Amino acid sequence: MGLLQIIKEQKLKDNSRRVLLLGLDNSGKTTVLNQLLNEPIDKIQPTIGFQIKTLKLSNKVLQMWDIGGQKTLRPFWFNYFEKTDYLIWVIDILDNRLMESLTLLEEIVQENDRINLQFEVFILLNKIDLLPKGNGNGLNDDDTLQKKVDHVKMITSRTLQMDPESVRVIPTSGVNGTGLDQLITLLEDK
Ligand SMILES: Nc1nc2c(ncn2[C@@H]2O[C@H](COP(=O)(O)OP(=O)(O)OP(=O)(O)O)[C@@H](O)[C@H]2O)c(=O)[nH]1
Ligand SMILES: [Mg+2]
Repeated sequence: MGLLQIIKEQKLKDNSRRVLLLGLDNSGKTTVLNQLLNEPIDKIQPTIGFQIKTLKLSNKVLQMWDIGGQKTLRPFWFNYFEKTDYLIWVIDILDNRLMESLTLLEEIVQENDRINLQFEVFILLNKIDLLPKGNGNGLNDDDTLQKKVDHVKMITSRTLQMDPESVRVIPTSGVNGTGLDQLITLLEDK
């Protein structure tokens, strides 16, 4: 490795941030991660344990910790919190376990406050490509999606005692990449 390359690598290291990808099983965490890394998304199995991958942004390097979301694995989530800079909480927009997901998020944010960690939270409303097209009620897809986003913002702001406008909810699709540019921009800005 040349000197310039070493300096470059060191600089990137200094800008390293730790990201936790968490959420219920099947919400799409690994798919979103692979999509961000331009890796195949067609043969993904449920994550047993965790995996770490590196995502290079324009101004920082993210160590992405992708943690399995199955019920039996959730007691271990708390082991991963230390030194986390960002929490990306992934929700399957069509999953009827929304309240289960948001209750877990609330517990995590409370624990974050209790142990005085200060990670930023981003909520992905994932799988928006699966929303039914045109529902015959005069609502178009965007109205339906906006309603879901507002609903999650409302519940989250209430349970986390935050101003709804400061709750960051990003509609995404891990399958076609929708919304992931917005996520990257937010991560670069923060
Ligand atoms: N249509 C659609 N399917 C998705 C999307 N994201 C993930 N999936 C599918 O949802 C299933 C679960 O995806 P995973 O990425 O394994 O979910 P996970 O959150 O990592 O699950 P665990 O590792 O068990 O916690 C897979 O069949 C994916 O193809 C999406 O945005 N749209
Ligand atoms: Mg996974």
